Amino acid sequence: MNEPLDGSALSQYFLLPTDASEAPVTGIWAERRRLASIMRTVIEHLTVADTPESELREAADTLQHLAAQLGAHPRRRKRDDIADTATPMDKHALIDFSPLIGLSNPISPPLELTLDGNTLRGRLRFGTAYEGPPGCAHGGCIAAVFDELLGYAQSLTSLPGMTGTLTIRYRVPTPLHTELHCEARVQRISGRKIFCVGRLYAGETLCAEADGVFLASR
Ligand SMILES: CCCCC/C=C\C/C=C\C/C=C\C/C=C\CCCC(=O)SCCNC(=O)CCNC(=O)[C@H](O)C(C)(C)COP(=O)(O)OP(=O)(O)OC[C@H]1O[C@@H](n2cnc3c(N)ncnc32)[C@H](O)[C@@H]1OP(=O)(O)O
Repeated sequence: MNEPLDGSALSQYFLLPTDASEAPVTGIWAERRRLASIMRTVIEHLTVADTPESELREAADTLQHLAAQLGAHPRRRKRDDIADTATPMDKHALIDFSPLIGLSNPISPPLELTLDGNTLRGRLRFGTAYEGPPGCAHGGCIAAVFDELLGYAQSLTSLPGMTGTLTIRYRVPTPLHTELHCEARVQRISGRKIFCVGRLYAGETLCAEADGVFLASR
């Protein structure tokens, strides 16, 4: 039933998060990650703290200045990731800027992934910025986590593709500010269709389940 996963087929295009965490991250990428981490904290404070208006104005003015400063530089080009001068971290850019697992993207929770045999495992914690019902994670954010998790699992086959259909069953509300763990695996492959399944837990409690059909490129 389980198709073997083979990360090596895609390793020429990007590093797995586990590989990347073993590589020393220094210089520009370390600073990108640090900035993203601080921005995540700013987002959390903005959504929970009862900050006085004057401090909000001051923070907005400071960030407006920083936004103008950061925006003054040329945009990175995709080909920088495959240039002869590309570092392993440059090649890892697609992953490091991911909206779900990217350590250099402040909107990622981030979801941390590890490969355990044929199962891809993830850990994350939703902050208040991901709130849907009071105290609970937004269903769309949970779906996004599953898209990434199952999408990554199917990428480890030699036939990666795009999400065709993603079905989520929300079993119980998923709590905020709680260590969550999730898992996904490729269930079967039929022609270009890769069928994946995944689950999300808070402790022993099953919060949500997902089925995904991914379509390998022709
Ligand atoms: C170029 C792809 C490579 C991409 C990945 C590459 C590398 C990986 C890199 C990094 C990976 C790291 C992490 C990944 C993490 C997250 C991944 C996120 C993934 C996404 O977030 S991705 C964005 C959302 N995604 C879309 O934006 C898709 C838009 N859409 C389309 O691009 C097309 O719509 C497509 C391609 C889905 C199908 O188009 P198509 O022309 O190839 O399909 P076609 O008609 O030939 O059908 C062939 C057979 O599939 C069945 N079929 C058709 N459509 C189906 C569907 N939707 N669901 C279930 N089954 C379907 C038919 O019923 C037929 O079945 P049968 O053979 O049995 O008759």
